[in-house]
Amino acid sequence: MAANNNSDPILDEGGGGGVKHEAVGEAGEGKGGGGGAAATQAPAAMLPRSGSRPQLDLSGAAIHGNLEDRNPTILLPNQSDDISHLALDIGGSLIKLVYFSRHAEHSSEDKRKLSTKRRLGMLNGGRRSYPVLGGRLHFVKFETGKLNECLDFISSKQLHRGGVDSPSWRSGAQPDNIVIKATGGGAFKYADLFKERLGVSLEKEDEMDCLVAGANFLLKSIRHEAFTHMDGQKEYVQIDQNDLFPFLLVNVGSGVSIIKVDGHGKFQRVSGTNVGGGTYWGLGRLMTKCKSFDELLELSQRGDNSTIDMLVGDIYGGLDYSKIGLSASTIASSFGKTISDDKELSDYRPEDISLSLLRMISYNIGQISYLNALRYGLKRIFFGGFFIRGHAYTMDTISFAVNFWSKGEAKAMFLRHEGFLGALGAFMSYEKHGLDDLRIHHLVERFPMGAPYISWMEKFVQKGTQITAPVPVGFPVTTGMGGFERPTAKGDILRSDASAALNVGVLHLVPTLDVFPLLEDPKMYEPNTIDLDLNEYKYWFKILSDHLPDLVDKAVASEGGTDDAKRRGDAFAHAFSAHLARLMEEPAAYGKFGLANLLELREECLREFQFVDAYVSIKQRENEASLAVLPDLLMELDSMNEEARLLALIEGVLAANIFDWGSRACIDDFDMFKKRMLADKKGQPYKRALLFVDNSGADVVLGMIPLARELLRNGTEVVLVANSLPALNDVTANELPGIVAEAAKHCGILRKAAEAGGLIFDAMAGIQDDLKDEPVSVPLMVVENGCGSPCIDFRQVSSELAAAAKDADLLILEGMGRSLHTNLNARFKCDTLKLAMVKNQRLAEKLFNGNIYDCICKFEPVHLT
Ligand SMILES: Nc1ncnc2c1ncn2[C@@H]1O[C@H](COP(=O)(O)OP(=O)(O)OP(=O)(O)O)[C@@H](O)[C@H]1O
Ligand SMILES: CC(C)(CO)[C@@H](O)C(=O)NCCC(=O)O
Ligand SMILES: [Mn+2]
Repeated sequence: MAANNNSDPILDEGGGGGVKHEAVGEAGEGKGGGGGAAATQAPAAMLPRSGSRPQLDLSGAAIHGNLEDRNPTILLPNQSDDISHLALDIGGSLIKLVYFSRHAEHSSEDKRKLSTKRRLGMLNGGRRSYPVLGGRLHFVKFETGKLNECLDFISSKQLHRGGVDSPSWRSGAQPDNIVIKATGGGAFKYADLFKERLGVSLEKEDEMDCLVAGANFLLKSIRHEAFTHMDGQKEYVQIDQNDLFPFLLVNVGSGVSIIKVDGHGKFQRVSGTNVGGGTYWGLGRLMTKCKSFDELLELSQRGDNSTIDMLVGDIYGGLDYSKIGLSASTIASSFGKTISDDKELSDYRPEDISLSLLRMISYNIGQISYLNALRYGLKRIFFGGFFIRGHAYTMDTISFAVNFWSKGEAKAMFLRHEGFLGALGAFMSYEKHGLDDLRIHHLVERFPMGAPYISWMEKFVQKGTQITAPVPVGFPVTTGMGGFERPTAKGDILRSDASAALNVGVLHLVPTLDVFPLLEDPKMYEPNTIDLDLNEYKYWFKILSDHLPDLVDKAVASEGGTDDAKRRGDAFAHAFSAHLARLMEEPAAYGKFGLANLLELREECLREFQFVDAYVSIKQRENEASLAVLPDLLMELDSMNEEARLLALIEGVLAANIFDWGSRACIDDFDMFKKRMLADKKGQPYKRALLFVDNSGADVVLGMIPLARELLRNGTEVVLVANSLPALNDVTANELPGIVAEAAKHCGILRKAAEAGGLIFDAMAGIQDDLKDEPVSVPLMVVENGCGSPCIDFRQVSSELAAAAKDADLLILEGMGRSLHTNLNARFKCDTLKLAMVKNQRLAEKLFNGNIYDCICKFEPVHLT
């Protein structure tokens, strides 16, 4: 039989080239794309702007304000975002903004979606079952001293008027009383200024209420929010929802608030200290003449505090005072050395001053926090506030102090959204903030480079290198050993402020995402098969970097190769390289990141630079070629007996002969699957099978569709599950009905099934408006999976997939991304068949002690598990 291809331009090391091009070549000679029309009927322009991850409309964009600003704000008059809420935390040092841009789910525009929902019984009386709109939560900060920049930003993006698309903006009318939630001292201090400049009233929310609400939200809803930081090692902590309270929250802003949190809205501010972030920055500025906080922090990295601090050894003639647990190098008195010296301030190195200050303040905060934890018997201390600034040494120092004083009993933890607790809390205080009903599976964090906000494209390209390059680092010198030692922060890198934004992504709120109901244990589920450690990162970094020029070429070509496309291609390359560099430097920078996340990041990055579907024409070509050979394949299959046919079908999906094509099956449960399909069939064929498809072309047309046809022949309902958004050459849910319709021209089984399900009707003509809203049992359906990535995370799938899964008793996962890189070890509540060819030597060795082109045919029936 014609070898099927399952080639993925990135996941395959072998490129899948040989196998794939043979198949396509043959086809080309044959029927010359005769039936390609329907298969190619979903050009890029017709792809729906996904409700969950829409694109920005850049037309008419213009920079507002000074082009040389670090983050010039850009007005996007035609962008259809509808900014519904803005909340502020105006502190003594910094203003924090959290704003939400909504994206309507245009399901009525997407016929396939609507009819699928109808069939799955997801519509009630014609009304959408998801009135909550998805959107994005953005996090931005400004210096309080530069309040005007903040006002300009709000004004240019029209955040205070509910966004550029709100009725008031369109009509040019000034609503008389816009109210914005605000917290922090500045909500009082600057209320008049906001009224005067923007015409808005600030509705004041209590600062402590907001801090607690923000922290609780983050700890409850964001998967990788909290982490420990000890000896330079960052480790994410999975917080058990049922075991969160009580904890101590220490917000280190200008000053420090220490709050005992017992539940939602249940807390008490138990202490505070005036020695905080303002103290470090204020004293540091006076003593070192630094111009910015980051400059001061960076200086500390090259400092040696023993020239300034009086150490135990200085007092004890170089000896430890071990009887009370103090080593010679322990700081006995911060800045103590400066009293005896006959020196001026200018005689001290600014680097040393900065480090002494940083250590003094961090230890002090750690100690006071510990004492309060002790006072209330608390084991967990979460530190927030922008003093932390994701700075490894600061976190290590605080952790060290907590650990030292509590003798390991209490744990210091940090939050990725450290400085935004108050602003998030203020946001939560809106009566309808859209976050009420959201659960962890509704939130997807993305890391846009800020296009088009950071700068216009060229400027971005130009600046891209600065974003990539870390500020030069130096490691603080350690003195002595034992006792209350200075922590050694490894990888002590301070990134420039522009790139620091990369630590906190944009939170996408996608209310239509669900946990896949057939996951055996969603709590224990981990999509990624292999942890991305530094070695793995290096490997993938190289693969992805090597592939980048080719990807850019394809992306630019997919947009017609125009000058604009070239500029965007350049910008994309810079942006994605910057992401890679950032992650190489700190693999945990974006939270706990697996290969699935890394691959999705690349797709999202393409989308950020407006590349809708880089592989569109390649996919079309391969579909046409494969459709041309399909009739021959089907004829060949039909001439076989049942047993031989099933084997041929599985081999077809695996793109090679498992048994004699020089490759072996490293996992081969074919016989078990055959037994279930053939011998047990008489008793009970599968009721409904979900087939997770992978690539366009031969893979789907000559592999999965024939397999689907066999299941249909046995009386099994088939649901083809495809990507919501393009990723590499993967077939999308939007393209699939056209391809099936075309395949059905050559096959009675497919045609009958597709017609009965209305699938062909959808593909050709649009939806039937008179369809009833009750769920109808249909033999063949296409649903989207909710992803735009070559991998799949079953904690976050589309609601239509979740609905379709309810009656399924067989899952077939196909391809490396979905069944190897992710989900190889995933357990489901129904029989599962995982099919993939291992097109990556390293992976084959690592997972199976096997070789490239080995295959897996892993059948996991539930009754055996
Ligand atoms: N770019 C920056 N500019 C100024 N300070 C910074 C910067 N980055 C980090 N910091 C540190 O963060 C501190 C401010 O943190 P944060 O924004 O949490 O507090 P705040 O809300 O301004 O203060 P408070 O809550 O006490 O009113 C500063 O005092 C400084 O130590
Ligand atoms: C005054 C606030 C609450 C303003 O955010 C903060 O700066 C703070 O907690 N300062 C410490 C005050 C004290 O408890 O000593
Ligand atoms: Mn504050």
